Amino acid sequence: MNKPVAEQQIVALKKKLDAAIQSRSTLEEDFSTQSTSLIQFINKLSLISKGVDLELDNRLAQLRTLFSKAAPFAEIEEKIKVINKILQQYSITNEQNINRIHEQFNHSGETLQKVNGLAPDLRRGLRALLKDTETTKDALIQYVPLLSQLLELYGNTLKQQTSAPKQGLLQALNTQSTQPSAPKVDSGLIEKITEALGALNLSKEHSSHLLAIKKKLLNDKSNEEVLEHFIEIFDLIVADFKDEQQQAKRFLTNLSETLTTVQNAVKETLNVQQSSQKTNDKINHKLQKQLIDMTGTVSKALSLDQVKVDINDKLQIIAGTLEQKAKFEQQNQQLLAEQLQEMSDKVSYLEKQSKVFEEKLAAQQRKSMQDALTKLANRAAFDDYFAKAMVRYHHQPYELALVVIDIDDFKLINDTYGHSAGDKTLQVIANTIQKHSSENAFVARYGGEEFVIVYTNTKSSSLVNELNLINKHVARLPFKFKNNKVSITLSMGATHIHSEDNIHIAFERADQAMYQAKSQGKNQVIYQE
Ligand SMILES: Nc1nc2c(ncn2[C@@H]2O[C@H](COP(=O)(O)OP(=O)(O)OP(=O)(O)O)[C@@H](O)[C@H]2O)c(=O)[nH]1
Repeated sequence: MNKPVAEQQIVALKKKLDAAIQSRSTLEEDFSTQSTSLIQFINKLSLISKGVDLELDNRLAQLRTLFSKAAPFAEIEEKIKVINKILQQYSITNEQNINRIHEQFNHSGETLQKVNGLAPDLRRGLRALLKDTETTKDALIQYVPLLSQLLELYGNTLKQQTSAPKQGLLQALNTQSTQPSAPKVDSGLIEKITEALGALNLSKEHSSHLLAIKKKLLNDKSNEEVLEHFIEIFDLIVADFKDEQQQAKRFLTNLSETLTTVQNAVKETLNVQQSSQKTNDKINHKLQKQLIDMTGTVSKALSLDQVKVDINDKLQIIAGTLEQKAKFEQQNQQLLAEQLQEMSDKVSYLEKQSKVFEEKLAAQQRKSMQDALTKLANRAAFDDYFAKAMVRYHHQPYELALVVIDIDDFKLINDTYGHSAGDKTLQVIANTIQKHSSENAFVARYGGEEFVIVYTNTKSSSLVNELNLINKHVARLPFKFKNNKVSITLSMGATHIHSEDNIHIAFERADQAMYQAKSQGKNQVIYQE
């Protein structure tokens, strides 16, 4: 009568044990999925931070390796701690750089403050600007070196004006109340500054504002107006700078928070695992003892009936212990599952953020390789492209050619019809060169009114034909300024790369050929062997 009960209980217990084993293995699978997504996340993180800090790159690579070979949690935790420290260190360095830039900014502002005869509203505006920037001490952004260059240029010009008080900006400011017609601001300075502004990579919103100020700068010629526009530009750059640093700061804070969460979760998992191991050991020990007890009961029993009764009692106890074990396993699993969920939520949130940041960086990268006015590749993009083409050439020679192009008498366009007309002309010419260059030609604006083209796999005869054709297309462009039809031409110098060339020698030869075209009457192509 007792035997079937005992058998039933053993079957039921076995089922419970199987269920516990099954859910444990599901949990392990979940854990492995989470680890994979964590590795992917760390991969992305590595891509984003690549190049920012060599040590951070290395540490993230080590963390990736640890995850991929399922290293013990304690080791991973140790690595995360180190990465966290580097991130903290990185924010400190960042802050130091910002302080330096701010010092330069304030120095330039103070130099400007020393100028005699500044109009009271300008002085007020300048004071407010300096007060505003004095307190800012946050992250570094790409265009900061440009900003510092711009400020330096402005500071130098002011100094120069102080030592030559007979002309220019300062004289105009000092004498503006007594002189009915103030002398005009040095247009070369404005041109230089507007050119430098073209290289600034501001956000979309600030770029259109900057464009509007640039236009005003070129039209308004009074010293007071020009100075006001400079201050407006400073304001704009500072505003953009603040937006950018806020974004970078938010990202770094989130990154640091997520790493701390992951670090804590790993630590807690480690603790839970250790303590659950202890509890499990205890229960197993208890079970073992109960089983030994049961064996002892059988050997000591005097009759079969007594054996049945005793075994039934012991089985009840073992069933209780197993139930306790199953319950414990269940709680343990739930805790782990919750932790994993928390970790995965944080990671996916940060993943989304990284994506936004990654796209932003890619957009900035694209922008930093593009000329803002003509939308052609810029000088940096050309340097990069040509250097790579030269490396390929020296590895295995091919028909690699370089062309330097300069617009003829461009200064005349600027001087006669204004800088805005000059800008428009540059855009149309750039567009025409690009449109009529063959597919294997890489066209870039080298700077000012100079362009360069790199040709791959084009022989000299077809190269010269194509360049002559481009020049014809440009000469036929129907430019009309102030009701005057104007024809614009190009001078071009072209050459193929030789085995003994380096970048500078090759460029020099093409440039010399271009100058020869200029000296031989302009509007022509000179090919130099
Ligand atoms: N509008 C405008 N002008 C620019 C820009 N960059 C350079 N320039 C002007 O291009 C002109 C170049 O003049 P120069 O180098 O004297 O040469 P040029 O008048 O073309 O004479 P040649 O080269 O001898 O044919 C200068 O007036 C510069 O200010 C720009 O981005 N926009």
